[in-house]
Amino acid sequence: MEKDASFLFGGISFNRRKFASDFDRFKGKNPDDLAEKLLLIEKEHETIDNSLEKLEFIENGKSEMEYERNASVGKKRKRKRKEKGTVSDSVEGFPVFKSSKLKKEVANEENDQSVNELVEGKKEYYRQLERDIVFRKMHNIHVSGSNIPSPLHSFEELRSRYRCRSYLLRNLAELGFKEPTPIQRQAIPVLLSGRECFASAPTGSGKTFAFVLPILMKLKNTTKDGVRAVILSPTRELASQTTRECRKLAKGKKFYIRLMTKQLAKNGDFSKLRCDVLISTPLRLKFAIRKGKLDLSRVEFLVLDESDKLFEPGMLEQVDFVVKACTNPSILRSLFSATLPDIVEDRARTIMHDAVRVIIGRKNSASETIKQKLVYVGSEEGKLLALRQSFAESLNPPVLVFVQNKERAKELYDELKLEDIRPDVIHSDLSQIQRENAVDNFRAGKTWVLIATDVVARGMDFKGVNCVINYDFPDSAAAYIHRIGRSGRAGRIGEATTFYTEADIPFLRNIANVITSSGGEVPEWIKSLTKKKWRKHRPRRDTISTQPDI
Ligand SMILES: Nc1ncnc2c1ncn2[C@@H]1O[C@H](COP(=O)(O)OP(=O)(O)OP(=O)(O)O)[C@@H](O)[C@H]1O
Repeated sequence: MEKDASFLFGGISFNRRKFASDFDRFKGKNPDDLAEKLLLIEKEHETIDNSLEKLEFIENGKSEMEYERNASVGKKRKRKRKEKGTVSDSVEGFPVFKSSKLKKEVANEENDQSVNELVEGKKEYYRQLERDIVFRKMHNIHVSGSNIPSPLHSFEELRSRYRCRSYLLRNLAELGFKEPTPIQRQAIPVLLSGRECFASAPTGSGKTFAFVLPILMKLKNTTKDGVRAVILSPTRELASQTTRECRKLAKGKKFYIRLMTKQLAKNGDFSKLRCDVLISTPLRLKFAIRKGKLDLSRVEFLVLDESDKLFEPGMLEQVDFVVKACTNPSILRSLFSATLPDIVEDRARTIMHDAVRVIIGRKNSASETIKQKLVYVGSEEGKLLALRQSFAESLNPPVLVFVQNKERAKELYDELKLEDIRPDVIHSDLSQIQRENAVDNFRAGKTWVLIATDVVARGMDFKGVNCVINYDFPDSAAAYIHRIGRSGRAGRIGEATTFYTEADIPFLRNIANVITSSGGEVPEWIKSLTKKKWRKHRPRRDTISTQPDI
């Protein structure tokens, strides 16, 4: 059969990029066999691509019919362009099929076995892609980017696929982790494959180990090379918690994992101090870099945890300073948060290379294990009554009560300190040691009700918080998601009650959207409120006090 190989490909869009790596191997094969086989694979591939496209379409809230319409318009357009000659020949630029000289060479060299291997390899590749799609769908994992590594089916797979050391698997087992959470299933292979990553997954879904585990795996052993991994957290409490988690996972292995304390930032000489992983708030890190005793030029991993918070105006400048100080050209950067606004993604894209985007569930939504409730309290006075009544009816500690600022935290604490509810308070006016004590006592169950500002709204993992009360309405939908996310963690059930007054009504709709998108119910009248463009909602509120004004 003497056919021109390029004729065989007429009308078929051959995806050169996908086959680029194998191109050299095609030389010297029987062109007819090769062409037919590739044609088959390409068709299979097209089917997979179409299914993927359809899936994405439907996930974006569009109907199947809309997809079909869109696809047929696309095809018509393509046909027209082809008739006009504006569509390139399907194999244009493939000299192996175009040049008769090369064709001769191809025809001369026969190696059917390797052609078959190649074909089988490609088929298996697409079968794997299909399996990955199904598996991701099962775990609500959405990805975008090129060549995304397969998700993890188990922690054990880390050993076979990435030669994970036994101590890490042992530590995971000791922590009681039976299988990876969805974010861990996808973000860990992405980072281990040397890809940058921005990831969003609900509160309490195991994001911390999704970046700590690959860091420890990649660092392998401690060295005297200086800091090799930096994790930035927006608050000291979270930095301290992440340090502890990191040490737990590294147990049994000699790594130098350090928390940047005030003392260390002031007096630490990192040229003499061993440090593999450094965890810090941006401000302290910037201060230490400025002192000239901390060199970040060998940092291989930079994690921006709670990245949307780190990108807010107050911190952005310090984060930028740290990012610039990490000058290693092969650095891997990753961003994690439960809320990832588009603007943060856009900004992240400008600094990241070929990053993979991993979203678990719906972006910017609350954990579905939290039962959410909105309670109208009329006025500021009504709040205190409602809170006392709620405690009287059923106090199910530990309970976290969020207020708008430190002044109000102090006021509410003064009101409640003598009551039989073991209250405590945490805000930024307390000393470091007082803040640590407040967190530790709440964790240990010594205090039952912790009155807090947003300093503990993000990332803090107080196991078993049964209820979060938003005494003051949160200042943004993101703040709401993070605050209530202190309960209902790691698959547990939690409760969240949000008080609202007349002043908060214009902002109710935004919270209602979060509630409905995580499966909760809100009254119709709230849903019909007009959506408000929400900056920061921090109204001036009356003092919290039951003492009569003198
Ligand atoms: N694979 C796992 N199996 C069971 N529990 C896990 C697993 N991974 C992490 N956890 C536990 O889940 C809890 C929440 O994890 P983590 O604090 O990392 O959540 P997060 O997603 O970072 O939340 P946030 O958005 O609030 O910061 C922790 O107590 C952690 O120990």
